[in-house]
Amino acid sequence: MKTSIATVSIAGDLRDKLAAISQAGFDGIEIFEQDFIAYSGSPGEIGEMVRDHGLRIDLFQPVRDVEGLPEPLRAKAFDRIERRFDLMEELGTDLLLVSSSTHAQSLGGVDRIAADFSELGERAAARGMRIGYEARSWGRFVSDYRDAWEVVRRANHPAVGLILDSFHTLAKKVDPEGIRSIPADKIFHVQLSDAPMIAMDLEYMSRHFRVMPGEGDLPVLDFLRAVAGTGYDGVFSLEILNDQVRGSSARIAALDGYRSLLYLADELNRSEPASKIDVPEMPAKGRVHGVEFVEFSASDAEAETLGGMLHTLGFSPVAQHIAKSVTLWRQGDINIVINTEQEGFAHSSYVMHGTSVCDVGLMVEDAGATVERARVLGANLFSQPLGAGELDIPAVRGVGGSVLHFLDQESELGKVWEKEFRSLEPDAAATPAGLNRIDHLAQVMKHEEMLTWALFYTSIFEIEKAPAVDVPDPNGIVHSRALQSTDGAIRLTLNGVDTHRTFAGRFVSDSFGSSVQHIAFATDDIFATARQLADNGFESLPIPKNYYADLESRFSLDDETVADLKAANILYDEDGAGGAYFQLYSRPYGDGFFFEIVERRGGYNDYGAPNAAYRTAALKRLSRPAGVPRH
Ligand SMILES: O=C(O)c1ccc(O)c(O)c1
Ligand SMILES: [Mg+2]
Repeated sequence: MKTSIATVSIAGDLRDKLAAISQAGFDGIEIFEQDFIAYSGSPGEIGEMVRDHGLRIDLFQPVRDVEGLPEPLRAKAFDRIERRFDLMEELGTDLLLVSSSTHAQSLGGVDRIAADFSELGERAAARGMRIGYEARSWGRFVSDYRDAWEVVRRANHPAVGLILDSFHTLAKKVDPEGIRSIPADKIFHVQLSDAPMIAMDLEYMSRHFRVMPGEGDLPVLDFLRAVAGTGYDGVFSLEILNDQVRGSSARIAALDGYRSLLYLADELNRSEPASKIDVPEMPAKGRVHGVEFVEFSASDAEAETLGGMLHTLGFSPVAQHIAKSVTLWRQGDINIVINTEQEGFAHSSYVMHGTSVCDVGLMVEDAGATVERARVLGANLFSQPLGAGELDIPAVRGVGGSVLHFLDQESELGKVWEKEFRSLEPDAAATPAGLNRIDHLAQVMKHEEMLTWALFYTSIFEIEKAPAVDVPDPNGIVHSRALQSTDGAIRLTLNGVDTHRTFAGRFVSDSFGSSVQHIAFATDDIFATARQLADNGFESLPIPKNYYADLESRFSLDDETVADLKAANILYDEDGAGGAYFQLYSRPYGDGFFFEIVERRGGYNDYGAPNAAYRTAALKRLSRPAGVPRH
């Protein structure tokens, strides 16, 4: 696959962009006029700099408002194109993108526009150049690739072809299937991007909210499938106009872009065996069977406090690592590991983030295949020296520098607890409270990192994005999006923060970027669990009475149920389709970490977003005042 990316897609000055693009593995770029104008070097120097980075210039863009104009505007527009050709000659590129006009004085008329392109084709050919016509979705007369193709067909000039841009087709809900009837040699270039499903003016969305393929909600794979169906084997380029991406790291945006292209092409090859786009081989996405363990790093003193909290939750210390200060706490199928080593990764994570989750172990179908797929898609592999008797468990770096380990039942990795741990005497056993598995993990990150991590998870695992929700906090908004497998075996919620004033934002800031802010455990009987927790001395998060008065008005619950919910500080939600959700929270701990206990009934598949504002306010009331250091 010939890969390319528009320079406008990422942050920095032209030199920064080129370095990031070339490092990420792209073959070429589209030079955007603004990047070109803003740079101090001559066009010849820019061309040289691009080639020095091992990159091609696939295209120069955009030129707008060219076609369908009356004289003297027409002559002036054509002259503008000739000046672009001068520039392109010096830069060393031969393809110019003309995007469909929005000019108030454009006259339209498919034959007039086609005649303009015939003449532009003559001019281009005379200079050894080519012109590609792109339908912008808000173009005045041409706003759909089918109309742009009719123009190109009628222009009937070898130097005039079509440029397809997935945004303009898919955001406007135009069926991409018609692309299959366009001859491949008339498709000069293909631009890919995705976008979120938000009702918004298309021009505004196009210029500010595009995202990498796979990061949004558009059927980019269907678009690519149709393009590949023509036999097109030219450049696939990313054109991502996005304010947030332009304001964040060039290196990460380029890596995300490259990952999204490989992922998309791999998906295409798997779903359409006839089309073999040339991309690196990678194992298929694998199923995740669940979270096998969550590991905290802590000091000895804080391990006591955390252990005390786990004890009230009904967990018992069941095993000790054969060689390290690492204790395994268990209840049902839940494994919580507390690591108090004085060296190694967990310790450095403790030094950086304080007591926090440093490592998550996922039970997958095939751990070796999972880490290999992650590697091909650009994940950072993680390893540290093994002690005697320790298993070599494949791992990658995850959110906030934490580690993600992969285990499976096919190899000896599934026996990690027997191999690396020694059972402890049950004298410190707690009374279990019916917590049987991890329902979900909530990870927080800066808002601008959310797309990166959503793409990370969805490209490696069989995991789907749930619709995004904005969760109100007394001091701002938290952008939340759940990722979950269809069977619910793995559920992660990603929470993006813009400000440190929100409860989640303060956690990111105070913990210096720790990722897991809460762990939700599942029970089959929330009321029995609540009773046992109370007996164990667990302190639940107090919920105001007003919440329960509102609950009665929203749902048809009987008085007794509402009284039971209220007595136990349990929050409640329904999905309108017979599903119900019960949530019980711990008080905040440390930098704002907390536990949640949930019960899902009747196929409820969400996360109680309507309750999030209330539990956040309650957590905030009980947390350490802002700005008070942890030590
Ligand atoms: O917003 C625009 O005008 C614009 C310009 C060039 C493109 O390739 C495009 O997709 C949009
Ligand atoms: Mg475009």
